[in-house]
Amino acid sequence: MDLQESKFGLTRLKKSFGYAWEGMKLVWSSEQNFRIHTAAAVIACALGIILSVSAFEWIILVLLICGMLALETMNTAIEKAVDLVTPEYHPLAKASKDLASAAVLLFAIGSFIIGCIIFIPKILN
Ligand SMILES: Nc1ncnc2c1ncn2[C@@H]1O[C@H](COP(=O)(O)OP(=O)(O)OP(=O)(O)O)[C@@H](O)[C@H]1O
Repeated sequence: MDLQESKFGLTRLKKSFGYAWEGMKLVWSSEQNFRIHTAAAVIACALGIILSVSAFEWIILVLLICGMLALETMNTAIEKAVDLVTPEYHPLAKASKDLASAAVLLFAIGSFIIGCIIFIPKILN
């Protein structure tokens, strides 16, 4: 069987990356919050370099940064899907969007607290 045409072929993989890239361009261009989270991620990485965080702390930071950006992207996907299904006001549409936003906020609060735990002792030293 031709690898290019098989279910797990390279063309299929390339297309999947292409769709994911389209999604990343969309969330970057349409969502201010995603750009704010990206700026916070850049600041966290700069602090990580300046304050020489350990390998374990880098793992935590990368997990938090990727998790935050992925969650914000998923929040946008939920918003778009809700708008597609219910363009007019509906209490369930409100609940769905508010819950997705709450998930983002919870992760952001947790990330901020962990960031403080990692960086504040190093800044004070
Ligand atoms: N169809 C709807 N029916 C009821 N309430 C809605 C609807 N669409 C949006 N809302 C309410 O308005 C809020 C903002 O929705 P909107 O789609 O503008 O998201 P947003 O401002 O882009 O959110 P975010 O800041 O998370 O990107 C929702 O959290 C929800 O409370």
